[in-house]
Amino acid sequence: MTTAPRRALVRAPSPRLAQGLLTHLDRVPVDAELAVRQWSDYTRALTEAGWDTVEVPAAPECPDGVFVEDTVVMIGGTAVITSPGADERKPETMGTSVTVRALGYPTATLDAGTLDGGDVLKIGRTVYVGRTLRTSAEGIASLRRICEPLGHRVVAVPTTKVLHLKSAVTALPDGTVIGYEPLVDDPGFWPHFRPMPEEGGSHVVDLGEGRLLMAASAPRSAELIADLGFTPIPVDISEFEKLEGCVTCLSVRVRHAPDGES
Ligand SMILES: NC(=O)NCCC[C@H](N)C(=O)O
Repeated sequence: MTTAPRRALVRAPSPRLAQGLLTHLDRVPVDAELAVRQWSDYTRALTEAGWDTVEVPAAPECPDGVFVEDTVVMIGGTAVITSPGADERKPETMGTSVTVRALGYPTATLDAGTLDGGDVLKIGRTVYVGRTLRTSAEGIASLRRICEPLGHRVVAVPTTKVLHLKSAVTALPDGTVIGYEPLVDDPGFWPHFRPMPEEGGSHVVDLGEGRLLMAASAPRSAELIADLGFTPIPVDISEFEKLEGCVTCLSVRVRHAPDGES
């Protein structure tokens, strides 16, 4: 029995980060050197929590390349290479595809439509997908055709107030969905929804054993998370937040052995 790996795909920030796409935020100055330091701190938090980081080849020509989450969705031991909704970001999937294949993962691609990985929230074997400016109905239907034979159910979630579904909500290890209500289209959609006091408190990365990586910009949310019996691990990602990024965007956790591996 192959033990499940604890690997996290990451990609170094481009020196052109400040030119990244913006949809809901006004552009403000970005400190590229601070961004590199923050990214190093972020990846160190992953490794200190027992995750082996695997670097996707750098893409200096892609300002948003650091947001590697958008290029692939892991469905068990299959890597679904996305079709980013923004044309400028489509070249980013090449390096991710090479990396996951080199790790031995079978890959699948969407046969229609567009989809960003930031729109995909997995809770158990349910795959919630934001229907957003970046993820089309055809992309959702295409992902559904991939997921259902793999035993996963795809549920579409219309999302209009933020860039991606996981810009609005993410899930705690116990299945509770957390989000900053003013930016959640329909909090009542989620059976177990807990409102967070800050926008930056809507996003956690489950590092295992109750440890949750989250943005340092949400201290009151971190207190609430700790009061629920989890261990918040705050990291400062201010330069990435300026580009509508959050803690989930900067990595892809690979938690299952490749499908087909004995
Ligand atoms: N998964 C994510 O939320 N990714 C953030 C992407 C931000 C980037 N500036 C973009 O607009 O595509």
